[in-house]
Amino acid sequence: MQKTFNIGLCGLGTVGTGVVKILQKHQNEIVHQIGYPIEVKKILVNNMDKKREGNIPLSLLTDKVEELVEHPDIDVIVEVMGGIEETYEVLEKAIQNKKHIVTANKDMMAIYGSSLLQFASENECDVRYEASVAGGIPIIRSLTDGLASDRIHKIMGIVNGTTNYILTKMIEQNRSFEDVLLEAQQLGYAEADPSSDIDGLDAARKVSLLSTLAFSMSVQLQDVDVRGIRDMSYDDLFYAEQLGYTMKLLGIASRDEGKIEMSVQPTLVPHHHPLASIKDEYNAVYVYGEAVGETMFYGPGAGQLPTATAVVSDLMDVVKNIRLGVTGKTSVQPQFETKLKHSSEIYSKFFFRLEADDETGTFLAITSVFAEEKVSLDKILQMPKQGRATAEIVLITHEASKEQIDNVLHKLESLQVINGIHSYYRVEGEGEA
Ligand SMILES: NC(=O)C1=CN([C@@H]2O[C@H](COP(=O)(O)OP(=O)(O)OC[C@H]3O[C@@H](n4cnc5c(N)ncnc54)[C@H](OP(=O)(O)O)[C@@H]3O)[C@@H](O)[C@H]2O)C=CC1
Ligand SMILES: N[C@@H](CC=O)C(=O)O
Repeated sequence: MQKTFNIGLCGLGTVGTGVVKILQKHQNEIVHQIGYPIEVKKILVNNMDKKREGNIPLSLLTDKVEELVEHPDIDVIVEVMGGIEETYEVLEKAIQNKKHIVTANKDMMAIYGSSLLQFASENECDVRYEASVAGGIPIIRSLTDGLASDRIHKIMGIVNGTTNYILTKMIEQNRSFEDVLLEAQQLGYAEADPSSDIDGLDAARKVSLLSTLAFSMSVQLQDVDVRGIRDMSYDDLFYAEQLGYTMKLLGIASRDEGKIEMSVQPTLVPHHHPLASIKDEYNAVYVYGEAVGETMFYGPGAGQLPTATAVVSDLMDVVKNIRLGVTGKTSVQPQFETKLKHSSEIYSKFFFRLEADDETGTFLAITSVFAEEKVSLDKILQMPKQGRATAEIVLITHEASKEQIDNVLHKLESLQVINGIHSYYRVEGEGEA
């Protein structure tokens, strides 16, 4: 009799429904590739009474997790329900019962990933989490397989679909932040709590997962310097455009001489840079490897079917390993000690938007602060504010260290002629592409 591989699906929301749809529609291709069909045996949900989209046999639904993790016929648990501590415990129980794991959960992986991988390896189980970073883009597989022979020096990318959707629609359609966020939620891109998207935490989790793989270090989420887009105004986007840049929420991770820096922050990239043209919920990850040089991975970073494609491909990978009898063999020990760069070792250009007194001497007072910290200026715009005795000053520095910029900010804050520092952002990508 032909063997069927059975899964227990934890979650039937945006991604879970996509997983069921792909298993139903692409079953022929799946059987052709791995030799056996994959069936959904049980589905865990929160609310048994909720109306479900698509062709879902309701008899599969349960709200009792034991019916999945202890089910003797289930081979793989597919976790697409979200959550951190409780979800980690569910997956631990599943592994104790020799179930393999496929998850899209970056929140849990960024904190418990290394423990989960270690525990799975001890139990000869596989854990796959491709969908947890950049939705439908196979970026984890690219780092662990395609670029495995190289030394990665830099990763820079748009890894959150919701914020990229917001930034695109704000500037192209002149719409408000709140209005576009609501639309991104309705389209299924945002997290259950969208503050993790807009405050940069979702992207930081992804950056920490990518850095762990790219640099073979045990990276802590709290080592990622995070700023989101909550406080960004239309004026920031407008002035960035005027100066030849597009504003993006970028995740950046780089390694020099064994030390790394990781950050997520709103960043200006020049119009000609490939990342500037990534719109809506699309993601793109630029990877610089010592041997390969520059590479770029592009695709939908959120949404039902793109994310579910990554989940089902992981599932197929696990089934192939089960058939070959090679599960739980992924290397889980980092090769290098984690060493973080000091702020004096992190370099980039910076954008500042200030409001200052519109009088003689203002310009000199401001530029003197930059000069004192040995930060030279690349571009400056000064525009009087109509009907007010103040001017808007927008400037872009040449490369300077984060330490120098922190010192400049500190001095500007106490300068009499300054009425407010509206914003300051990193500028990246002028040397690349
Ligand atoms: N949406 C996207 O584009 C992407 C999402 N992800 C990740 O995939 C995961 C799922 O996201 P998404 O599908 O959008 O989330 P949804 O909120 O749409 O769906 C979550 C599902 O899980 C169920 N669920 C949640 N908590 C529990 C619980 N404690 N017990 C039982 N069932 C539970 C819900 O049940 P019920 O239906 O009854 O409420 C629902 O079916 C998250 O980790 C997310 O970060 C990753 C990449 C992209
Ligand atoms: N909320 C996330 C979903 C995918 O990870 C995003 O917007 O990128």
